[in-house]
Amino acid sequence: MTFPTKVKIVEVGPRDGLQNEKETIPAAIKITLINQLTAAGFVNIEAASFVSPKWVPQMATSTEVMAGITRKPGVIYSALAPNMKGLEAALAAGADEVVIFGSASEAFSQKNINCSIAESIERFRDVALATKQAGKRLRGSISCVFGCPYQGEVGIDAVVDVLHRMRDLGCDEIDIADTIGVGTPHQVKAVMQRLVQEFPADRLSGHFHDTYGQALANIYASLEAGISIYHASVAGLGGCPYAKGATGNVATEDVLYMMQGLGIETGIDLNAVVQAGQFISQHLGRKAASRAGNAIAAKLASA
Ligand SMILES: CC(C)(COP(=O)([O-])OP(=O)([O-])OC[C@H]1O[C@@H](n2cnc3c(N)ncnc32)[C@H](O)[C@@H]1OP(=O)([O-])[O-])[C@@H](O)C(=O)NCCC(=O)NCCSC(=O)C[C@@](C)(O)CC(=O)[O-]
Repeated sequence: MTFPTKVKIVEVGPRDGLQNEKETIPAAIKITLINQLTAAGFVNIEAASFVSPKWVPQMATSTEVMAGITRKPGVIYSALAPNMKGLEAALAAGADEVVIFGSASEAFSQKNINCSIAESIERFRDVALATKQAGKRLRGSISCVFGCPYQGEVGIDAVVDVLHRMRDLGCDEIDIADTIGVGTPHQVKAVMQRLVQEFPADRLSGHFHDTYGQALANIYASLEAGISIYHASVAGLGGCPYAKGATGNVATEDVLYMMQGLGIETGIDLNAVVQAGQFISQHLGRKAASRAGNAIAAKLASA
């Protein structure tokens, strides 16, 4: 497998990063953040989630957010949709890409979307069809690939099975998610090497949470397996409401710093992302969870 020289970073901070915040963040703040991220050069930003507001109250502003952002031509603004109700709202809001999200763990599927894996795929069938009919991109996300907060270990066969089902639904891209950040590099490389035999490597992405501090190492392991799409969250924001104790995704600033050092092209302005990270962290009243971001911010402040 060739080590990539160019990667796509999908910025998931506005959705995955903020969905777990207890205090409602005004839509205007989310809009400013997304506009800053657009200006920094991302080609794909996960901007919204059309789920039940009873389940994830923070995402209830999604329609307002999508209406308020300044779109840059060519940038994909993605939104999650677990069912037809969510899909209708996502399309009405002008989502460029719809994300269906399932799990390789039965227990997590029940906790997160209140149905079994098989039921979720049946639900996604209509969503996938309508997304394609609307001419939009379809992305599938598979949670708990490297472990589940409720059932522990998750076998590779369960992952491959969901991957096949998502492929058959017509997913353009499929996310391999370490929801609770328990994966380690050799395991991640082996899983990715297996999955690229089942789905094109250039349409698989790595979505790593950094709960156990393994995310950057796991990205490096995935690069070695030929994966060239990574999800990251500005300032390391986040955590999943249905995965207790899970911290945010790997911080975007840290990923960009590593990619720079490896000579891998991202097309993104790291300093601009650092500023966006400082902006949202100030709003949330806490220090950014990005090591590189905080180091660069300190350097910029003293320059
Ligand atoms: C899937 C459901 C809706 C099933 O939830 P349910 O209770 O089984 O659904 P229901 O169809 O029985 O509907 C119940 C109520 O929700 C409403 N409803 C139903 N659907 C919608 C919708 N789309 N938008 C707005 N409202 C909706 C519906 O209208 C009804 O309202 P009521 O009649 O009681 O007033 C629920 O479980 C849900 O919303 N779950 C979302 C959980 C979630 O968002 N989790 C976080 C995202 S996944 C994640 O973060 C992982 C990821 C992707 O990042 C990868 C990784 O790291 O693993």
